[in-house]
Amino acid sequence: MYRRSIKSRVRLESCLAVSVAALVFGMFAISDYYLLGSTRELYLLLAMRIVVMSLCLVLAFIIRRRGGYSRNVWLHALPLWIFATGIILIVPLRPESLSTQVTAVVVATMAFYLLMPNLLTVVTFASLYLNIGFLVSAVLFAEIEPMATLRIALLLIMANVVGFCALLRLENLQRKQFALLHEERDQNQQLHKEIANRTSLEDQLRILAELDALTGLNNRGHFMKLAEGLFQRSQLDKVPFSLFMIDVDHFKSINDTWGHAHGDRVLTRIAEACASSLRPMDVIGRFGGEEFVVALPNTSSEDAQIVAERLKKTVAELSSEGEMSELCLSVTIGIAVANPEEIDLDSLITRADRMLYAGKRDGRNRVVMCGKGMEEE
Ligand SMILES: Nc1nc2c(ncn2[C@@H]2O[C@H](COP(=O)(O)OP(=O)(O)OP(=O)(O)O)[C@@H](O)[C@H]2O)c(=O)[nH]1
Repeated sequence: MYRRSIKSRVRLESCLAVSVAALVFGMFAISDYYLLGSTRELYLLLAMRIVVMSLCLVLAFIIRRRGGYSRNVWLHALPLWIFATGIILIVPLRPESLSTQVTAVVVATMAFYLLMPNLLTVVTFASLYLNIGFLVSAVLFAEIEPMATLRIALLLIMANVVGFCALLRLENLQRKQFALLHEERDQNQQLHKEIANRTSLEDQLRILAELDALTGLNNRGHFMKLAEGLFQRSQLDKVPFSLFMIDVDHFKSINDTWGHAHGDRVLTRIAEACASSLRPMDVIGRFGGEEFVVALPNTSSEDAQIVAERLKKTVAELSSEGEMSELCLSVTIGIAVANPEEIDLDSLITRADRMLYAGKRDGRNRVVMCGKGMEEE
């Protein structure tokens, strides 16, 4: 994963390193000229430098294009071996400038290790080839003494050890950094998932706490909270406020005849029908059993009467629906309208409840009201 993540960076860095090294290698032709003059060796060196430069520049171009180094490692190794061969070939052509060449080999070794990113094995082999090849070439063509050979060998070993350790350390650090970053990203994703889970859980809990599981209407507790707010606001603004208590008539016989499951469906359908025929500002809740409650802000007794009649008619019309065509559905509705001095929602509910039971007593399927200017029955 780490190798994949740095693929494009490695391509660019390798391409740059090889191009710059090729140019520097070519520029040494100037010092060749000053050292050798117009000799056969100079032309041989020049030809060798041009070949090395051209090959390396072409390879740099290919690396940039398709140097995915997990599949084409050889592509990254090749320029190093070409450079190494070029440097080794200088010895027989310029044996008298060996000390400069030793420095060049040390610098090239360090450059191999430090400028070719994340290719420790490739670099190590290329570097060993350069160093051993150079040493053999120096012994064969520069005729150096055994002591000098040993000194050069030690110097090259040192350069290799330092380069190798530096690159190993760098690679390890980069890998560790990548692993940490990855771990952090994983943890962040986990955290996001956890937050999403909790939010949805909170939503579910809120729904469970506020809504009635069967009908989806506000449950009693949540209805009281909402209605209390609307009631207080209406009293403050001195606008009328009405409240309905709605009870399904003879619901027990529906349960007894058709079963509880069917009874549940009837209740749900009645709840839907009532909720959809109210204004958005009205609040409806299931008060318990087959009893519903509605808070109607900014609704006078005349308007409340009209709305209640409409609800009663809507429920009665449900009897014509396919599944409920066998039933004779009706509701009784008790209405209470708040007095201007009223401060308690509970007393309004009690009055609406009394009107509801008055309606039941008088034969059901009716709307009964009490409130401002009206006497309780
Ligand atoms: N299916 C179903 N039945 C319920 C539910 N809650 C309450 N009930 C039933 O509703 C019936 C209410 O019966 P009662 O209080 O006698 O009232 P009723 O039969 O509607 O008669 P009146 O209200 O006097 O017209 C009871 O049989 C309850 O078991 C519910 O969630 N689902």
